[in-house]
Amino acid sequence: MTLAETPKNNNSGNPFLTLNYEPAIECLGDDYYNEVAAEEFPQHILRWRNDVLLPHLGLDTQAVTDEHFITAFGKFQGRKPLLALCYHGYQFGEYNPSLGDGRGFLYGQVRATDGELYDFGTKGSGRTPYSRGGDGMLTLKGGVREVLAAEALHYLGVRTSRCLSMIETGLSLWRGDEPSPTRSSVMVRMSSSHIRFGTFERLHYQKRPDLSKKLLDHVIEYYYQHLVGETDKYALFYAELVKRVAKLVAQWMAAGFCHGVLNTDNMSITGESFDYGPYAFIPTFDPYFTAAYFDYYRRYCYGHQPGICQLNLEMLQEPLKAIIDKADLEVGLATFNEHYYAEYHSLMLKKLGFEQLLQPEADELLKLTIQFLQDSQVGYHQFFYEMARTFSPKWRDEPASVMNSSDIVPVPGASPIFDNWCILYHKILNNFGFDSMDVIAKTLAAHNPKTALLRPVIESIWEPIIQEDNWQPFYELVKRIQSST
Ligand SMILES: Nc1ncnc2c1ncn2[C@@H]1O[C@H](COP(=O)(O)OP(=O)(O)OP(=O)(O)O)[C@@H](O)[C@H]1O
Ligand SMILES: [Mg+2]
Repeated sequence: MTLAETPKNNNSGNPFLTLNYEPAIECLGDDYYNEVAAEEFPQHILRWRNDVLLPHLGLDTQAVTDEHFITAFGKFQGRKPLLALCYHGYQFGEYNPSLGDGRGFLYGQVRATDGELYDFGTKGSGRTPYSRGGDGMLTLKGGVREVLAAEALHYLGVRTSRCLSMIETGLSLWRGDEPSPTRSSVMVRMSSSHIRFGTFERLHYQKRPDLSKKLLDHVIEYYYQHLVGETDKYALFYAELVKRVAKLVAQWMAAGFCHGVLNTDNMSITGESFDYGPYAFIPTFDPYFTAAYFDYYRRYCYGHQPGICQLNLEMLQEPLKAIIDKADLEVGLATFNEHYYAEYHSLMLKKLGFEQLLQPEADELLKLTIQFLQDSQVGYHQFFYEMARTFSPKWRDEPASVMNSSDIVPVPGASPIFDNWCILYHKILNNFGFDSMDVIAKTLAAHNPKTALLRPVIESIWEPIIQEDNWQPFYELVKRIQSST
């Protein structure tokens, strides 16, 4: 059998098995993965199918049945090989050489209608050689939380992986951070790639620069295609990765998102966001807000995210030094702040209603906004949503009319910071013609949805699931997120 062949069986009518699979990673050879088998689960209940993604795969939603999802992504019938990918990583600053896909595998790689190659990767599909003491499983709540995070981030404009399916698998799991026994699930994630910073770190640890170079050539060929053929493609790759990661972290910050576990095994080589474990959206603007209960020193708190991503990029220089000049790596990394601030400014200005704003007003408005949000501890998402909800051209009349129909902000005179913010916002509005007010209203509405995926919201849909197996609130929440309302 050649590498690319998939055994034929009676599932050939399943649309998921007739997609354009490309054995890109598989062709790299088994220095990068182990072939594994999927767990056979006692039960398969399809809890989530991401129909929105199917057209991107060239599939007709109507033609894909729940059973197709279950046989492909719950029973894993008809596709081989399933590959547990190898990687190491810095976890909370400590190097861990015992990682790798411990509860997942690469199911396949598919060319989508946009011409890009996507990975289907599992989570909770059973033990692998990298499971260490773990059971290889994903809790149902973990699956629900990851589905929600990915959708919420996508619709907030963050470059993220998405979940294609989530199937309840009928096992009882024991976890220290969930009331146990707790229910199990298996998820299939569609991502731009599951190659992580830690994939290179492992090859460096194993003193295999030859394998690192082969992998980097692969990464450039598939995910940085425009650099193929450039004489300095390696330096250009790193500079672009820095830019992509800087933009990603700016997107998280503007979205008010705290990833929670920014270990280097959770950093994608394509600059895409993924792995939504103990994440949280910030309730209020607090740089020290920490999502993971086990992050005792607040290493990965909300405000540290840009610095941590920059540090992770710097640590990636170690394995890349065998291929890329140190001077080029340094030049690349030096651009991080510039890219980060450009993206963060642009996104925050959009949240404030402006596609573009001249200096010095732009910087001043941003500074005052953050000062007010931090000082007042008004809800981060609520503040911007209230701006969108209550916006009126009458805000041009006088500073006191800005946000005056919202009861979440201080009354005039109660907060000097807010009063200054209103004076500035009023002045900026008056720099625009009356015709622009409609554009500002639309910009506010487009960037500040009502539904924010705060922890109490997740708990409110989880409660009916565990109390009465009622999934309706979960489906309604996803629908609200997907329609940005
Ligand atoms: N229940 C488990 N059983 C076996 N291995 C596990 C389990 N939970 C986590 N791991 C492994 O521990 C390491 C860190 O886990 P982490 O939560 O970051 O990744 P993950 O969520 O399992 O996968 P991904 O990064 O693809 O989302 C990974 O090597 C992962 O495979
Ligand atoms: Mg992970």
